[in-house]
Amino acid sequence: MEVLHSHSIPTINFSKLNFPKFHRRIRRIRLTSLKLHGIRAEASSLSSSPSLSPSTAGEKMVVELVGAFNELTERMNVLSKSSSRLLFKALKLSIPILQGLPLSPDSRSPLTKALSVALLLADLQMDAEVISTGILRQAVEAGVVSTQQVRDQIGVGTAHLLHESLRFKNNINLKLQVLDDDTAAALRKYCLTYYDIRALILDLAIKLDMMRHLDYLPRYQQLMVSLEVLKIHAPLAHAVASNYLSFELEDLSFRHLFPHSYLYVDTWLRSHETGSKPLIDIYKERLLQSLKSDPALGKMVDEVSVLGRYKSRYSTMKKLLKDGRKPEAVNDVLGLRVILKPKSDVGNLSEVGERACYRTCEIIRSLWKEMPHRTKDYIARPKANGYRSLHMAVDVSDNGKTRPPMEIQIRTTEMDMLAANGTASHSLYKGGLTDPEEVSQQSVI
Ligand SMILES: Nc1nc2c(ncn2[C@@H]2O[C@H](COP(=O)(O)OP(=O)(O)OP(=O)(O)O)[C@@H](O)[C@H]2O)c(=O)[nH]1
Ligand SMILES: Nc1ncnc2c1ncn2[C@@H]1O[C@H](COP(=O)(O)OP(=O)(O)OP(=O)(O)O)[C@@H](O)[C@H]1O
Repeated sequence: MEVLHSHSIPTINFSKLNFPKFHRRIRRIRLTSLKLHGIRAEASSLSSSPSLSPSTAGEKMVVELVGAFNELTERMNVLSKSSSRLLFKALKLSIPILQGLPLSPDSRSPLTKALSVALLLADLQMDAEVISTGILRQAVEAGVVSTQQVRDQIGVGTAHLLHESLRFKNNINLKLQVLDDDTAAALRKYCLTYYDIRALILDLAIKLDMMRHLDYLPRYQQLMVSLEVLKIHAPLAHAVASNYLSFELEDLSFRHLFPHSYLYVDTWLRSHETGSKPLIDIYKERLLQSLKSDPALGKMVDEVSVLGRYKSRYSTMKKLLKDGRKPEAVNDVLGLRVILKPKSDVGNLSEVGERACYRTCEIIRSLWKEMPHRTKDYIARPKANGYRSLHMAVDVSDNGKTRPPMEIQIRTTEMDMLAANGTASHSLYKGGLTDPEEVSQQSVI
């Protein structure tokens, strides 16, 4: 790989830079901690510089590059040699170009925007090709880099994904003239079946980044964008099973569209939080410890996991509106899900799994007060779509402090597979797909 020479880098107005997080990291750069596979040659040119306060534009550019590279790779759980090379090449091409562009209408620099999208994608554990495309798209959309250049300098795979993501964006914009329920559902289905799913996730990340910085737009445009996100992008995020994206997309658009309702739900939810640790994490740990230390359960299962989530403000509001109930009557503002992997050597696997679910229910009753009439046994009586799980709601109020109700779903790994990818999948239940065959295609992708 060629070495970065500072004289090959154009002079840039660095005073326009605006990404403090990276600057903080740059000061702390430790070359030994860099995950730079095969690109130490470039990086070591930095270490040979007498101080870490670079003086020339070229040196500063290298520091920016290493800082961004470091920040991204630290968030990626899997990083091969070829991935790190790809990411490095994309950053090397984009950073000097993006730094030279004027500020965007939302007052951020195009480089800041590109890097926030890239960080989002890295947090979602997307591969290096998607993250690189996320960075390059800013430069391509600004008209300063062409797809051909990306193909020649970065690679065919990245150029193809870039092309696909632009096609996705343009088609969505074209088709977004009418936003009634049927058109929105048809459009979501089209998106899910027609495109490389990674292009879709890239677009969702860009949308989330945009939603986080919507305040600069006139109010009517904020409403238009929010409505589109609520109808198309948030359900798409549900369909590709990204809670991380769907939760925030829903809540940001809800906040713009219905500020008073948002404030009402938000204030109610915040009023229950205490201290620095979120309540849901406290309950999750408590339950996990109790389940792991139960000898009877230990004889039936090899593994126990507990997932926790807050209901989004939007999803909470929908429940309030559905039947006019009060916030405290929404069962699942706090939600835990217990997933049990039954032992294969103590009897019939599904029977052992079911017994383990009922044992878990008893343990939960010993921890918290079960709320009457809220328990649903979809193990004994599966839903028509095949969904199986044991649901209960518990009152976690203590010492006179009231808390929102907490729903606990208990299931085996087999039941969970069906709820995630099968006929009872959440994508069918909530994400806008209608055909189970499509769900299994999505999960393969
Ligand atoms: N994947 C999947 N999840 C489901 C399905 N049915 C229910 N769930 C999950 O279970 C939760 C509670 O469902 P139920 O106990 O049936 O309650 P509900 O009637 O939907 O609503 P409330 O009683 O108002 O909470 C839902 O919010 C989903 O998270 C299904 O068919 N597929
Ligand atoms: N008790 C729970 N524990 C952990 N995750 C949950 C729980 N309930 C729902 N989830 C997950 O949280 C995400 C958001 O779900 P959300 O609360 O918005 O809707 P829902 O509970 O599925 O449906 P509804 O609003 O119709 O009750 C989904 O991925 C869902 O699988």
